[in-house]
Amino acid sequence: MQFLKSSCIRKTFSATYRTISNKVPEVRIYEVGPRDGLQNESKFVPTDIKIELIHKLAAAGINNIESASFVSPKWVKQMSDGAEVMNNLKRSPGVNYPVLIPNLKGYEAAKKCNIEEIAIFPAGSEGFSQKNLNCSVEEGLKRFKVVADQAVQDGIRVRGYVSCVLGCPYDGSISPKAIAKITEELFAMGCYEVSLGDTIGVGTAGSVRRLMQEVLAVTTPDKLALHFHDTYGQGLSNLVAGLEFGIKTVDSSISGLGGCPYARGASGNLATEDLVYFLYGLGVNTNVDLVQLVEAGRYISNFLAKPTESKVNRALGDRFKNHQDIIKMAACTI
Ligand SMILES: CC(C)(COP(=O)([O-])OP(=O)([O-])OC[C@H]1O[C@@H](n2cnc3c(N)ncnc32)[C@H](O)[C@@H]1OP(=O)([O-])[O-])[C@@H](O)C(=O)NCCC(=O)NCCSC(=O)C[C@@](C)(O)CC(=O)[O-]
Repeated sequence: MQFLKSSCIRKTFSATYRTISNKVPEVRIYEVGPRDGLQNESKFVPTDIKIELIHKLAAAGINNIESASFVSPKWVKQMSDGAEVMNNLKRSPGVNYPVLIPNLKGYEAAKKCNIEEIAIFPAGSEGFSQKNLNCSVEEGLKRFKVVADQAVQDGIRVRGYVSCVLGCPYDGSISPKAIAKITEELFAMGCYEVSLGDTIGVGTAGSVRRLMQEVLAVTTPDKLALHFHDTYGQGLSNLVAGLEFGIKTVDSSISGLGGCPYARGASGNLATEDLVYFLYGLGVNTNVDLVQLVEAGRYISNFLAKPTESKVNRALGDRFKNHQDIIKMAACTI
């Protein structure tokens, strides 16, 4: 009886997953660990450790790695070695190494490091904009437009973030219409993609659906990315809600590291190991080697002397040395 019950549940899940995976034949992973993951760490992570982490992520098959930020060192000391990171990185062919830029000063410094892509990051709420950028949302958009105009002129790709899309630690709930408007402005500035950030991880599948309905009135799903912090453990279920709308790019952070020093209550991002395992379970090929990814997660967690936030990393332990065996296990529910 118990068996019938669970096999019935499994069939229902499998059918749902198949529906989603039919709509999402491939997913682009945008790794934010070296930037969002480390920016909140109080102990300074030496440049060579940051670089080694990026190398390990690339070796595992991650093709988009946000590697540094060029923000004011007075605001985020941890990211003050952005230029050293970018200048000493061994860039693998086919891998994209974007950097986070707050203003023209940061842009000019990054440009000297031969960057090919930048990310700009207006806030979705007044409270967070003031805390994170020291200006209003409107003023932030004006500043980012100056940066985007210059980058477009220089032939550098621009990605946009909107933060606090599902809630703000200072202003509370946020109108999805306001997020859609900022998203539209970012596209008008020349962004090729906009990542919707649940900066403090308060979203649920229900609030993601409401947001997607509004934002998809101004753009198409192939131009959006989702960026979930996993504070309330909703990261993967929020992602399912997004995949149902045809989203194809997902931000995540190795070992579930992450958080913003100016967002009270923000915890780590959706862990990349958990995301990859989940996608293999849907039959979505990510071309990421989970064994090497888990190794990268352990490398940085060991350095930080804290346990990994990735459940997959923890659960796999040393049980699997072979990537194919993990894929088989992840895919066994299909
Ligand atoms: C925007 C500012 C600069 C305004 O900060 P401000 O204090 O208003 O700016 P300022 O122009 O008065 O500059 C203050 C000092 O910083 C210097 N400065 C100024 N800019 C730079 C620069 N680029 N590089 C190096 N130095 C810089 C500047 O030269 C000056 O130095 P001083 O004259 O006093 O010696 C500041 O608020 C800032 O850097 N904010 C960034 C905070 C941050 O990095 N937050 C985390 C990233 S956002 C995030 O995590 C959310 C996201 C994207 O992941 C999405 C999600 O999770 O949902």
